[in-house]
Amino acid sequence: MAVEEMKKKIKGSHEKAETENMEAPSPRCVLEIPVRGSYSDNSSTTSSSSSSCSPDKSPSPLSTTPPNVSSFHHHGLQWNKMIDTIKKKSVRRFSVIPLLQSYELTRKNMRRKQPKLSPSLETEIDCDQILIAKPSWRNFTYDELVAATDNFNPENIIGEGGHAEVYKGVLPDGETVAIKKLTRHAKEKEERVSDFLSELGIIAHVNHPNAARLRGFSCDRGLHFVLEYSPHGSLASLLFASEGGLDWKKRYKVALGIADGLSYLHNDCPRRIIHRDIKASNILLTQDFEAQISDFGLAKWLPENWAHHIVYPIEGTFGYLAPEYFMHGIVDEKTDVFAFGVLLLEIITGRRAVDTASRESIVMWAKPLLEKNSVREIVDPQLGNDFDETEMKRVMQTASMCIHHVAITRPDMNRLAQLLRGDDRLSELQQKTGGARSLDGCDLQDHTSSSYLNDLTRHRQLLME
Ligand SMILES: Nc1ncnc2c1ncn2[C@@H]1O[C@H](COP(=O)(O)OP(=O)(O)OP(=O)(O)O)[C@@H](O)[C@H]1O
Repeated sequence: MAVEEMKKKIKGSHEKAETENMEAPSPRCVLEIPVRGSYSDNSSTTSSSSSSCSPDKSPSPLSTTPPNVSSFHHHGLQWNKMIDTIKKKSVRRFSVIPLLQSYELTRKNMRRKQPKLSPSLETEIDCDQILIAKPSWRNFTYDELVAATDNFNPENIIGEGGHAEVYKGVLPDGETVAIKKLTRHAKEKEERVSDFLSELGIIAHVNHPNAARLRGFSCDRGLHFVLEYSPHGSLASLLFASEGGLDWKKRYKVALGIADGLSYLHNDCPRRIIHRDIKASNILLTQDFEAQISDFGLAKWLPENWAHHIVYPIEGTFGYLAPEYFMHGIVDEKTDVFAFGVLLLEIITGRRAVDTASRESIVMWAKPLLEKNSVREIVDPQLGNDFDETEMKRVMQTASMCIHHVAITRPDMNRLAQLLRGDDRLSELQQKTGGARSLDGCDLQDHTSSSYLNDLTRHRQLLME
């Protein structure tokens, strides 16, 4: 099929999928397992305590009473109350449709096609209740943000994502901040507000050195997050820089930090949070090169008694998506574990999740080399010999476990963080139990020759149907 013809077909199927999604709870719910959970947060999702869903039994997206309210932090209760005021569910629109055009596509590309509105048409919402959710947050006026950023001077732009422009700003007390101005304007007003509140709701529960911190927000003439400023920008900007780059010591520290941050989100946070968009551009670096997980725009919280969510549409960044997620919309901690594995591979190799020129996935490229335990062939040439071989092998082994095709075989973040630090006892245990196969040939066989490739092919076929 000619490329142009194919693109037209893809576009058509995209529009169809979006329309259908307004009625169908989850066209990707292909497995036949009953739903136990009855709570749905603000996305088009279903859940299961075992392993699948049935569209007929999908909970109402507007039913917002959690099954175990008493277990939540008191701020969470207040937050739930506030969220209850938002009547429309959030249906995020990252599409995987443009995959055939470019593997580098993220939510960013969707936004570029969307017209911008003037600030006067921006949503205005009552922010008073947000103050209740987190008393330490400041509610900034638009004029304060204008003053901090020199009237949103383009020269102060320090980053641009699929949903936002990020400006460097200076507050009157001299503190430098990052002001994230949400720019995704094609959505309905209520949906934008719902997304904003949902992201704030997640961040309100997060308090860890390896997660980005919020100083405040603004709903005055637009939706803004005011974050602590990360002077080294994102991991992506350093890792993929043609010069400079990151030495191994820093890379290893960053890997440990991300592992700790994710372990916290999954296990120790007042809510069980799945980030869903772990990638190099969403890892910020502090002055001391401490990793901070940022951008909770796609994050989900899972009630304790749910094994996983099933979500539609699939959102995230291609190259980091776990097979069970992009095939079936299954979201749980292992979704982040897979993405973390891809991120580790990027840290080791200096390659991107999907090579821009060859379109080869780093997972496919690295699997045979991990199998051979071939340090020299896999390590970023920029590092030369300047790395600790034991640490490198540890990171390789950990990455290998994370990208296992079978979700249940991937260790959880707690164990992975220990493993990265060289907990040999744990490593031995895993080898004995086979609980986390790392470099075995069976894994390689599964991933390279059959299942993963089949899944990828099926994934593309779905887009073409
Ligand atoms: N606190 C910060 N300090 C410094 N730079 C930042 C900060 N927050 C964001 N940035 C920069 O802005 C970029 C875009 O930010 P972010 O990922 O939050 O936007 P987004 O629109 O949600 O992105 P995505 O494409 O993942 O949806 C980051 O990759 C980073 O380079």
